[in-house]
Amino acid sequence: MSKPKVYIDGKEGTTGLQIYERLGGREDIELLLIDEDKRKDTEERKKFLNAADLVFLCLPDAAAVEAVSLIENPKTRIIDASTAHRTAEGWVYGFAELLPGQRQRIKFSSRVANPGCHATGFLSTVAPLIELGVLPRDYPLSCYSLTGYSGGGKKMIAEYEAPDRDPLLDSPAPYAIGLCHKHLPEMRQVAGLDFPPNFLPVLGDIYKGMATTVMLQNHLLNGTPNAQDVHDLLAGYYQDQKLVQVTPFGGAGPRLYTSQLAGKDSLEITVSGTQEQTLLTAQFDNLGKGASGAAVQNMNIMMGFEETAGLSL
Ligand SMILES: NC(=O)C1=CN([C@@H]2O[C@H](COP(=O)(O)OP(=O)(O)OC[C@H]3O[C@@H](n4cnc5c(N)ncnc54)[C@H](OP(=O)(O)O)[C@@H]3O)[C@@H](O)[C@H]2O)C=CC1
Ligand SMILES: CC(=O)N[C@@H](CCC(=O)OP(=O)(O)O)C(=O)O
Repeated sequence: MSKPKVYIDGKEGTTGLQIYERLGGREDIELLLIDEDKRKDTEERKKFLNAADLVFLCLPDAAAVEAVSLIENPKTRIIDASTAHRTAEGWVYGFAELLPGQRQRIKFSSRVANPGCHATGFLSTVAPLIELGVLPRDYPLSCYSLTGYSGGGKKMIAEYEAPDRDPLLDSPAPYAIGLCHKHLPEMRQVAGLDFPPNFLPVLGDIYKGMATTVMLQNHLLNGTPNAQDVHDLLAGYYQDQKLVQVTPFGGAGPRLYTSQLAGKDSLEITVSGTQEQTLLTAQFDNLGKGASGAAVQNMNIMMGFEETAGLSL
């Protein structure tokens, strides 16, 4: 039997390279490789996009939309890493562990939108609590999310790694301070919230890693659970998942390091707090469960491979 053909459009970018690294040693797929000098040639890309059984789009939004329009082969399945299709009709949100039936929807879809990195952290704690009926849909949520600079792609990496860089880059920097970050639509839609959260991303002087935190007032939750109750609910929700884990109540140590899960494709949730208040933090790698690791996980599900093949737990 012939192996499924896979093409990475945008393979020379941050996300594309990381997918390539995860697929490089695989013998169960055939990777289609475009000539370096033709990687932005529309006609040549069109040939590859239509020759593949599955394509990863690791491109800026506009180029991802264009790539989809170039695909005429009805058998070509797509995993889009960009923001372009995450709330679009006809696309399945590529976060298998998040909601009942999501893994099956991904398995049978030909159009999968890979989640945004901050949205991954936010949704991993908020969506299950809404699904379980504990968090009201109209809860006034706030979230802050610490991220490594590779989340900004090649341009931001170059800025942070320039020998003569601005000394201000040494210090953590909140951004998207207009409160209109591009992940808000998927955060709201996928969680099923009535209102978008207040969301503040914070850029740090580390290459990769994320820690996304939501804080809850327990008296506003249905059934007024305490922090330990919220922990137990989330631990039960994710108990059979290999790539999403909930640590023992209160976490493994006194600090939550942004780069704790850097280099891994899994995500870890820590729940702590008191009778009155709950702290929820998701730690993961923006290039792992926040992008390329999640994309490869989705490919594995879509093609019927072992879900964690090629991934680092
Ligand atoms: N970095 C991250 O942590 C995450 C990124 N994403 C998303 O993934 C996508 C890619 O991001 P990222 O890898 O960071 O970005 P990069 O800028 O690192 O890479 C984008 C790549 O796309 C190439 N490219 C641009 N336009 C075209 C085109 N028309 N045809 C073919 N190739 C093109 C670029 O070429 P060149 O090398 O010449 O610039 C570059 O290699 C984006 O939509 C981003 O939002 C999603 C989750 C996390
Ligand atoms: C540090 C940084 O700039 N991060 C990016 C998000 C990276 C990501 O999740 O990718 P998408 O662009 O596909 O949503 C940002 O906040 O815009």
